Amino acid sequence: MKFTKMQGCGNDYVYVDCTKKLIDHIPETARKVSDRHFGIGSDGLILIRPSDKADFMMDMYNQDGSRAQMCGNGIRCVAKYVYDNKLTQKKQVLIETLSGVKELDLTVEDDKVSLVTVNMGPPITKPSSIPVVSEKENVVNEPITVGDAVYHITCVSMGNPHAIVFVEDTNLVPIETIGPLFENHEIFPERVNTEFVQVVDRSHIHMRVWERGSGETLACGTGACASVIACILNGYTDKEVTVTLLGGELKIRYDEEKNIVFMTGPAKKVFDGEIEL
Ligand SMILES: N[C@@H](CCC[C@H](N)C(=O)O)C(=O)O
Repeated sequence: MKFTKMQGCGNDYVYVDCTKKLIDHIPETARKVSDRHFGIGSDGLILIRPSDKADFMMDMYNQDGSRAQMCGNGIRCVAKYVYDNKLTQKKQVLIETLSGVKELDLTVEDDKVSLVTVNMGPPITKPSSIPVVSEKENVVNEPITVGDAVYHITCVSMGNPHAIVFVEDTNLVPIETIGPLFENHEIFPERVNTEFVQVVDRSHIHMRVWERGSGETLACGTGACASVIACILNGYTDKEVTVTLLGGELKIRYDEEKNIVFMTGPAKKVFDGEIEL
């Protein structure tokens, strides 16, 4: 199988061009290629597929083979892949995902995409749509017992589910221990991505993430958007925020009038290759 390894803020995936032919055994292939010792090594697998409602479709799978609705860092790399490989000449590209069609604006330097802005659509806060089990209208700063401690969570969907926890210092979060407990907590029927957020000031936050199906990753685009919405709901930041992640920076802007979140960030190719499955 021919592939390209790409990364956005260190959130790395294996990308396969399936515009002409789809691959078989997709969840198993995702698990195989993601393995950092016996495979290529990645946070998951992203297939670029044809679409009848957009220019292309992004089909994304986590490291454990589970399929996700959306991937913020992944979709920027899909845009770079299709432009740099001349599958399109458009600098405004429409990409279908399992959470709807997204519009992307490409910044091109020396004929290659360097930066991408994505219209990530509206944030969703209705508990049943996230989904999170709750009697409340919104889950904002609500207590939850995880292991033997109580945390306060704010829940937001950006097409996929996120729980945001505000902390004093992201470096001190025992993420390997508590991440899986949040991910598999009974109040999240489809599991959850968990972001640990430290507010620096009204336009800057630090974030670490435990991703559903992939564990700790160096960045999460949908998670950065959900975190900024959580900051706004809790009154911690303004509507334009720089999110510092372990693998880089994303700029997030919430247009309140249109109720749309915009994400801007880099997309990079690491290498091309071929793997025997
Ligand atoms: N890293 C991604 C999100 C990938 C999917 C997520 N793990 C899920 O299962 O919802 C991003 O950049 O948004």
